[in-house]
Amino acid sequence: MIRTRGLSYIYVSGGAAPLRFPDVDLRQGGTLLLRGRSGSGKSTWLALMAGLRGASGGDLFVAGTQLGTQRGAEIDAWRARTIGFLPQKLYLSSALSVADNLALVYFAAGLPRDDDSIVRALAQVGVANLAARKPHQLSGGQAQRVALARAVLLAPQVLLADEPTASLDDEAAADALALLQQSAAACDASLVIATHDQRVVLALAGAQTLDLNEMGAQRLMDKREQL
Ligand SMILES: Nc1ncnc2c1ncn2[C@@H]1O[C@H](COP(=O)(O)OP(=O)(O)OP(=O)(O)O)[C@@H](O)[C@H]1O
Repeated sequence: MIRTRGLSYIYVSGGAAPLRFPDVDLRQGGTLLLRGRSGSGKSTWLALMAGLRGASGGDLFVAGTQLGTQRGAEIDAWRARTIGFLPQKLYLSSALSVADNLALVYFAAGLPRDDDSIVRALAQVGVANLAARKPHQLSGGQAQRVALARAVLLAPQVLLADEPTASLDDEAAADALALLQQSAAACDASLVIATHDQRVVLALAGAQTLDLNEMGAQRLMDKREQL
């Protein structure tokens, strides 16, 4: 679940107006489409949900935990066990095999490595045969599947995906979306998909939506107030 009230974030460098986010309530197991034009704050919002950035104002509950007071190792451990993150840039270590890349998840969570679970997670997204390869030996779509397997390895309560279809053709985009939904459903995770891809918007027509363009208007007003 995700619940936000009056959430805001200020980038100290750059001098941009504060980002103010609309409130949202996402139930456990629900799907949220996070929409907004480029620069509207989608990546920032995801970073707040993952505890990668601390909010400047407002209240934020993710998977039953109020974020804001935890620091350093505590928030890192919480993130490793609670959040699955499929970032736009996949951050697979080029020095490690696919299986070893997934094993890093256990390291981050302070858990013993479980090779059977790694193989199962890779099989779930159709890439178990690639376990011994290095990331540079994968296609873009295969690399994304590996990153998805990594994201759901510990059965997260919240799965966050940042522009998961951005560089994919129509068929691969439909596959990626279906896999994301299946992977979230398999662990009853709440799924958030940040996108400005109309194919995703159409495919998820009727899904709960958080539109950050509303916030764009708020930022414009802030700027006018400053003048
Ligand atoms: N590190 C930073 N320092 C200062 N300002 C930043 C920083 N990162 C992002 N911003 C600003 O915050 C706003 C929101 O950025 P963000 O990356 O969250 O948007 P986005 O909706 O994810 O964009 P895109 O779709 O292009 O990835 C933008 O105005 C951006 O310029």
